[in-house]
Amino acid sequence: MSQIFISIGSNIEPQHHMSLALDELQQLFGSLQVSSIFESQAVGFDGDNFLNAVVGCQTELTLEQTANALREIEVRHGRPKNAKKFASRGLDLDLLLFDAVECQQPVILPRPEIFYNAFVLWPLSELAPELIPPSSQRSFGQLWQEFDKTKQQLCPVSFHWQPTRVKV
Ligand SMILES: Nc1ncnc2c1ncn2[C@@H]1O[C@H](COP(=O)(O)OP(=O)(O)OP(=O)(O)O)[C@@H](O)[C@H]1O
Ligand SMILES: Nc1nc2c(c(=O)[nH]1)N=C(CO)CN2
Repeated sequence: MSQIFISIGSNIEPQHHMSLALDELQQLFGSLQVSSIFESQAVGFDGDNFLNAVVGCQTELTLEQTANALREIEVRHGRPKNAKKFASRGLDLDLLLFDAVECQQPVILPRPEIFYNAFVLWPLSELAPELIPPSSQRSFGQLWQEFDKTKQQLCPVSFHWQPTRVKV
């Protein structure tokens, strides 16, 4: 089993897309650890506010299978394969960590955005404050404590997502 963390972002009908993403991820991975949901201004372009969160879960899938499955969920929810980086999106799913794997292919791990986007680091530090990412001396809790919080304002929002009950 591998421990993975995924970031979820949306700024088009974000409540709807966050719920859909959580449903899809639960179907794919089973039990999920879900962070608080945060609202913030779009970073890097002029667009509507985003909702962001991070999910932690375990999987038997390989890294390649996991990356492909996340991509398929994005595409199913309106993300064209050739979407521009700084543009509004219904759903953005990014693999942040796959155990302690460090690689450039098939995706870049750990995802560099972890270290400079508050909307990724804050929720990740909630889920895994003690975890030290590969090639780092600091845990996510320490990294968040030391983060310059004046650059980006984040607001936790109340959001109700009910995990579907799985029949046993
Ligand atoms: N850790 C990762 N998770 C998801 N996609 C990744 C990762 N590393 C590299 N990629 C590659 O990046 C491409 C998507 O671009 P990228 O995710 O960088 O931009 P984006 O999704 O438009 O913006 P964002 O920075 O919000 O994810 C995908 O084709 C994917 O193969
Ligand atoms: N607040 C916020 N801003 C963004 C986000 C995001 O998820 N949240 N994703 C982007 C695409 O890389 C660009 N800008």
